[in-house]
Amino acid sequence: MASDKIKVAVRVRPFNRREKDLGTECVVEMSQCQTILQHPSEPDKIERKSPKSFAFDHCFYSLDPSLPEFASQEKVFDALGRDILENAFQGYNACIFAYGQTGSGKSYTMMGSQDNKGIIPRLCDTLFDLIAKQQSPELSYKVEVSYMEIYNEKVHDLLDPKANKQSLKVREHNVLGPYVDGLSQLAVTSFQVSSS
Ligand SMILES: Nc1ncnc2c1ncn2[C@@H]1O[C@H](COP(=O)(O)OP(=O)(O)OP(=O)(O)O)[C@@H](O)[C@H]1O
Repeated sequence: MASDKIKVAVRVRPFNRREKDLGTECVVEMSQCQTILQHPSEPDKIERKSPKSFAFDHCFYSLDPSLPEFASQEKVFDALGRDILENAFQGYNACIFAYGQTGSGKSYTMMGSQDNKGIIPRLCDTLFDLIAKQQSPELSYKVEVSYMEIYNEKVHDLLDPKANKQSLKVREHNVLGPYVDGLSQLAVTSFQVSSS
């Protein structure tokens, strides 16, 4: 597949308390689209083994907000989220997923926190902003949302509290491909949480 169809980004998160307490050394350097991994220094050796360099579409260095190269949630969204929406508005299917070991920052990057929103809330905000700005009388929009969890090989519908304990089956449609049978798909008109 052509590389302009798939973009791969890598992000470095700040050290957590435990890593700081252990005096952990940062062995990752980033320079534009290159991620350079140094071998950890060894006290009894003067020379380090040579570093390894890897190329990605984006390298986000979020170790320390005081550094000029610090990649904020906004910077990550501008680099990844805006293109996804643009492609979706042109009628293409789009997908974004986070991959990494536990505690590496997947949820932080995708969801973030109330005062430091990640990609998903920013995508939703921008999606409805773009719809509101569309002026063509020939266009109408319908937004639907599903939300599921796959845990221990079991699929749960997170928008149907009654189905909480019951797991859903993954089936294959001969034209549309794999789908989750019975997953709720709700029509939404805004990103605001309803007060009722
Ligand atoms: N870029 C970041 N800036 C600040 N804090 C971060 C960043 N990335 C991760 N963290 C913090 O690191 C911790 C672990 O991150 P997170 O929960 O997102 O990891 P995860 O990959 O989703 O883990 P798991 O797979 O266990 O769910 C959290 O306390 C989170 O707030």
